[in-house]
Amino acid sequence: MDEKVLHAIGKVELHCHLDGSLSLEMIRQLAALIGQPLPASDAELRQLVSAPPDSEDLMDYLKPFDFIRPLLQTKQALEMAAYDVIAQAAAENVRYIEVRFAPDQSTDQGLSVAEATTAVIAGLHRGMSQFDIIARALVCGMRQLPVGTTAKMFEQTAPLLTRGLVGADFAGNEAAFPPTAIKPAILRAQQLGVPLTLHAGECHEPQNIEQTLRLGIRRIGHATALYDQPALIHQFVNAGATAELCLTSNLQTKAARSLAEFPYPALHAAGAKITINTDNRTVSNTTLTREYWLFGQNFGVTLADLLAFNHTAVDAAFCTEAQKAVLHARLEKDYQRYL
Ligand SMILES: O=c1[nH]cnc2c1ncn2[C@H]1C[C@H](O)[C@@H](CO)O1
Ligand SMILES: [Zn+2]
Repeated sequence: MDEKVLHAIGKVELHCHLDGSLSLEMIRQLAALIGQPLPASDAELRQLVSAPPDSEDLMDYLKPFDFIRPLLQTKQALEMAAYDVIAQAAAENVRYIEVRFAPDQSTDQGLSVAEATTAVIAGLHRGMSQFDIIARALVCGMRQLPVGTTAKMFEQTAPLLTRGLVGADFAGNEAAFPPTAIKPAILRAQQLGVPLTLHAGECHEPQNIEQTLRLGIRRIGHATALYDQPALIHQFVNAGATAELCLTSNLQTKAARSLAEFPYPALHAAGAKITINTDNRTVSNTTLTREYWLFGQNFGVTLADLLAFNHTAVDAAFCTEAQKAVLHARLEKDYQRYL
């Protein structure tokens, strides 16, 4: 597939972390606001905020987030960060994006989780007013936090569900905190009517995907451990679940130790609902255009496949039905001239 065409076509992204997707320019602006010194060269800065090259697992991959966290502790910083991610997505013709972030990680200097979330939504709105994109927010519970803290975060952010927040996720250390460990917080979110997606199957534990399905969750971040689980794939398909695939990230976290451990071919063959995502533009040093190209190179994915995956992403999105209708029509128009 032609890279220019991959850049030009409309895209829908369901799985993108705010803190893992800041441009280097934005990192410099945010660091300047708090007087944090940074390396002068972009090459060195990029190294600081990229997945370590020798990363052996998810926890290694997550190390750059410790560096980014102090930069995202004010309303101003969160607003600027959200705008920055939307600008990057719009520049590669993403038409709809759900941006996720963990409000509890922006409370170090006294912001409330509601204030943090409101600031992110404000940045998304500023981006939407300037670019041809629809952007919505997802709040992430961090698995390693006490479930009570996360449940409270859902309670305090749920009132924003009509104002740009559309759902929630759980991120962080999946190996130590499987779905059963965070179940009370998941149930609280469900009681509050918060639509859920969940990181699962990123640490070679297919049972986490099964537990996620059993909890009634129908969007799964990564789902990598399905690659050699035909029975579970069958269950996944029958449940009508959607996989938020993130290829580059999976190779970096060693969720997939090689392409052979990436679940796309098995999921596609089984007729599973598939979407392509970046996970973290900066930490994974990628773009959605690049991810599409990699699927073409490695798995023979065609433009017609990409159109289908984008329709799937719209179907699984947490926006309104009216917005979905507009997005479906927009995608058809976008791809028409290339198919
Ligand atoms: O791929 C991931 N798996 C689990 N957690 C992740 C991944 N990428 C980012 N995170 C974490 C680190 C961030 O601070 C948090 C919220 O975006 O989500
Ligand atoms: Zn993720």
